[in-house]
Amino acid sequence: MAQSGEIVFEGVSKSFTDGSIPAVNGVSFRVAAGNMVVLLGPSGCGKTTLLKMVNRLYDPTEGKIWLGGQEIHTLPVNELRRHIGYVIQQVGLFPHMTIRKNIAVVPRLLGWDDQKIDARVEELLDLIGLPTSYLSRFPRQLSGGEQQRVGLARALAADPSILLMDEPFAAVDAINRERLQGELLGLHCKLAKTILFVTHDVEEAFRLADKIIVMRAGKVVQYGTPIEIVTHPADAFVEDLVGSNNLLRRLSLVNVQSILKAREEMGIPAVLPEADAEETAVLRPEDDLRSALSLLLSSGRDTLRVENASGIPLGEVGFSDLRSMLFAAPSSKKKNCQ
Ligand SMILES: Nc1ncnc2c1ncn2[C@@H]1O[C@H](COP(=O)(O)OP(=O)(O)OP(=O)(O)O)[C@@H](O)[C@H]1O
Repeated sequence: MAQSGEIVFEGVSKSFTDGSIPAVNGVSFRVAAGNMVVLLGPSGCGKTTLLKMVNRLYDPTEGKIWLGGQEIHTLPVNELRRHIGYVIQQVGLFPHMTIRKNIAVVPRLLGWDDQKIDARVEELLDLIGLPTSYLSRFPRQLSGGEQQRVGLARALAADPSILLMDEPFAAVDAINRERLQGELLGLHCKLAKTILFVTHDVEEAFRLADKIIVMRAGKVVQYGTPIEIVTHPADAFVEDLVGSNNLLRRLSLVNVQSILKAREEMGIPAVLPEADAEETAVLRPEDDLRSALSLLLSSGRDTLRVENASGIPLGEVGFSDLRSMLFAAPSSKKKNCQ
């Protein structure tokens, strides 16, 4: 199988019983290699069914799925799954195995030698930020969040090009969930895997996603970047789901100055772009972020210069700042990958 992590769905449907309305209904989309795409939608809309067709836990009733340019049914299922990590809400660690053995399950199945397995397990433990003393523990001796990290390490063990994550943080408390989301963003920056992530938590979707697939009753109703979905919801259902009105209201409560101030407080030096006499799209510190968003969209630029009334440049503000203000996105978000 090609190593590229591109995922393509073409006219894919899945019915569980003859004649019933398909759980996934005529879905087509493409996920570029290295993107984190979140499937968002209400309970029962088909997110998990869609995900499980990627690693062939379910087979489509109609349509085709390609991974890295190869149609998935042209591969033996074990070979296919070797390139796909799978993380689920229930974690699924083997309770009678130590953490070392749990992480090593797939490399062992692949017949790696002990030395290579040990090196990989320790590398992964470091990656997920747990001490090596945990290797001899059993899953019950770890917190829910720690178990979820080990589940992620296990999914990454054979270096798959694609990760499928089905509500992995849903059973974790709010504080740990936010921490895990931040860690996942950091890992995504570092490893550049293609990730399909299922959630029905809108805030989680907006924090994590490069792009969001909004599903309803088995169909894709919108596929776009978070900012596109908030600003141009495809219909009233999407608008309600993501609370577009509410978000715009939130944007109108914050001004450009507060972004510059927050940066200053974090010790981030201001970028002072050269003044450009031709440029008419310029922000003022007192502009609210709703107006800033309109100006960014109409100017077709990712960032705009901020000037005070005397024309003195104060810095730059862009889409990523608006997004951070809206969703308090962890600073390791992909856009900020160093
Ligand atoms: N194995 C199955 N047999 C029969 N019907 C199923 C099966 N799995 C899912 N379904 C049905 O398919 C539809 C989609 O289910 P799916 O689990 O994909 O939804 P979901 O969006 O992931 O929901 P949730 O957010 O609640 O997990 C539902 O109506 C469900 O009852």
